Amino acid sequence: MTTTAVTATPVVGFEQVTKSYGSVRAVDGLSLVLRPGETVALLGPNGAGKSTTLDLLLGLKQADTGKVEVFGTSPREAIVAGRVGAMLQSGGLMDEVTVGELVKLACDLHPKPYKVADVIARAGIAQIADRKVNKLSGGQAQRVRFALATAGDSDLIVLDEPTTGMDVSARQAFWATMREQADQGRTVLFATHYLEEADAIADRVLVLHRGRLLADGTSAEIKAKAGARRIAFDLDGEIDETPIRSLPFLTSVTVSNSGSAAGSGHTIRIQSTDADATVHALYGLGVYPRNLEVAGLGLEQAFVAITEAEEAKQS
Ligand SMILES: Nc1ncnc2c1ncn2[C@@H]1O[C@H](COP(=O)(O)OP(=O)(O)OP(=O)(O)O)[C@@H](O)[C@H]1O
Repeated sequence: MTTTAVTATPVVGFEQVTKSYGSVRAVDGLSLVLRPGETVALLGPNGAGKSTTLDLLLGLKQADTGKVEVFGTSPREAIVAGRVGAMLQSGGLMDEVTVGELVKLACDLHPKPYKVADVIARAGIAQIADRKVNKLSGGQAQRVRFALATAGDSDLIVLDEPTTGMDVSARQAFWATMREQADQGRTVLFATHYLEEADAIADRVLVLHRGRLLADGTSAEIKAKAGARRIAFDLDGEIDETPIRSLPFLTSVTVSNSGSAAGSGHTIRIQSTDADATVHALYGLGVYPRNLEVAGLGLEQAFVAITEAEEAKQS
């Protein structure tokens, strides 16, 4: 029932949380609530505070001020109760054990463990189960970390850049498994630099910047928030770029040779904060654009637009 979801205890609650390292404020007054069943991507440039946020959520770091709750309790209590599975960026794996032994240990420690063989199969590591952990490639180690995060039936799965180092098929298998986990009602929170993953997987996207939440919404809402749209068209013959670059509402323009057999065509790509007005003015120049396309920004372009606008505001 929807009302249950709305009134249920939040999976994660941050209230005005700050965390500094010396003079660096890594998390700066962060408030957010995650609800049951959400798949949430945490985006942000390097140093935005993503890992610190996840560490606070997992009780690995303590907030300087503010409150962090997981399932209405402290992070530590939630973890001890087996409600949280986590895969950290560089979580140390015990060197001298085999992959199979390590997964068994994780299952033994989980209050609601899955069968070791199932965990191994799900993470696609059966072929390396007898290998020592310190003999793994980067991508294999990531798969093992994933196995450890899903060793038991946790309600919240936290993943810090989980697919870094994975090849394409490992990545696809990983997200297929994560989708299954989410479809079973689990909450999934993952930090990533792969915006296409956030776009494809997450039903909610958080954009962090200098420890603050810059945007919070669906991928479509984040794209709309960036405000700009892309316009592309071809022009035949020699062109005068000056009037094109003077069109209203432009945030960027690139002009390239379209490489047509006729030789002298150009492709113009524009970002505009008011595509209707820009296109109207374009026709007003008396040029005849061919193959005119107007489209929204991709999540990656929206992310860059939002974070760059914030940088410009602060500088
Ligand atoms: N242990 C630490 N000591 C001092 N400063 C730290 C420490 N950990 C993080 N920082 C600083 O805090 C800020 C936030 O770092 P954090 O690792 O949380 O960012 P991030 O968004 O995860 O970055 P990335 O995308 O590069 O992994 C950065 O300026 C970083 O240099």
